Amino acid sequence: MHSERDFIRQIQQQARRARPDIQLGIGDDAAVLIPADGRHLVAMSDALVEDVHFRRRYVPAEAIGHKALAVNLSDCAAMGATPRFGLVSLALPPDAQFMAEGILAGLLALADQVNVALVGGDTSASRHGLFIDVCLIGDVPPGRAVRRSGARAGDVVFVSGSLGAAAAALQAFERQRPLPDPDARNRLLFPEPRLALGQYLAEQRLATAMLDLSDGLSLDLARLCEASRVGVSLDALALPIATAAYTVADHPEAARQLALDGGEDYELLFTVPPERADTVAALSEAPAVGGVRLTRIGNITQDLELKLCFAGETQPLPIRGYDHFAGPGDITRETADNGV
Ligand SMILES: Nc1ncnc2c1ncn2[C@@H]1O[C@H](COP(=O)(O)OP(=O)(O)O)[C@@H](O)[C@H]1O
Ligand SMILES: Cc1ncc(C[n+]2csc(CCOP(=O)(O)OP(=O)(O)O)c2C)c(N)n1
Ligand SMILES: [Mg+2]
Repeated sequence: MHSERDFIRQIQQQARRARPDIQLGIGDDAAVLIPADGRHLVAMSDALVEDVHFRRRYVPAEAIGHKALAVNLSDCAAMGATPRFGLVSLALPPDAQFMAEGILAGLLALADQVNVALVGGDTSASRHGLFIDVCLIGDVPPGRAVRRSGARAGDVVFVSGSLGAAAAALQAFERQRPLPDPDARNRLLFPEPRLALGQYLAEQRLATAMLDLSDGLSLDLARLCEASRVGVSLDALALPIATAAYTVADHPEAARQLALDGGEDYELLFTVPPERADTVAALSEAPAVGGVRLTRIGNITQDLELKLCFAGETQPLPIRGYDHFAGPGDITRETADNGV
């Protein structure tokens, strides 16, 4: 590849898909898209920034492209929506220009899997670090988007998959230690958005509130509770802690901390009315939800407290997830909290 123009032409060729919902794709000043009849649009964007979200030292180009789209698909899943169109903005420093093709390949491979069409974006030079932002547009039947604010006292809290594997892999990479297992590496570098689960819960009206776990269960659960104006009693012993978290942690309590605060799990956290909880529990690992495990991890309470329960003993839930504005030492601070 020789110039910005060559790269854009390459994107145009590789992303070209004949679809009835695209009147005009990449190549003009904007794309012209046709919304599906009777559905509402959902729109979101999420960026990955070098040395904040990834390091070039251990994250391959394909993973950067995959993850930039995956984190947006995860937000889309958390709304119960179907993703349709993506736009990607990429800023590359001179010594990373060779990665452009790999980033695009990783992004397009996932886009194909989930039937998302790449319809635009922007390409820029960068003086300081690699940056990628994806904007995703999807749709949902009117009134079916699942918000963070619908949890009610008595609802049962569920989480998909397992927690702490991505944080365990991050810790291993950062400390230049052997990786706990190849699965943990994939959980950090190639997260799999829980689209089938999110859409199923929305379609069947099973979830009263839902969000995806990016910043750590403790912080994201606190956000759900705040939006719903409720509290929660979280069962520490029920948490589906990934085996990788035990492998990298020095003791079981440190593994639990990776699961509670580590972040980047990209699992779905959702609440279910008590009378539907058995129905949801029975869906664990079912094809309808994409084969993902579903675990009950607590109950929504009327009071606004966030509690962590260990077999009868209760303490306030410490909120230690990821905050971008926690100061320049945030990653280091995470070092202190999570042992990264
Ligand atoms: N710079 C911004 N401009 C406009 N809206 C923003 C900005 N940053 C975040 N938001 C909005 O704030 C809400 C919460 O954002 P965030 O915590 O990043 O959500 P998530 O963890 O789901 O990605 C979202 O609705 C998001 O669109
Ligand atoms: C080099 C490096 N340091 C730290 C992390 C950990 N980390 C970075 S951002 C983040 C939180 C999730 O990202 P964010 O941009 O907050 O996603 P959003 O909440 O907007 O979906 C975590 C745990 C990492 N992946 N790589
Ligand atoms: Mg965040």
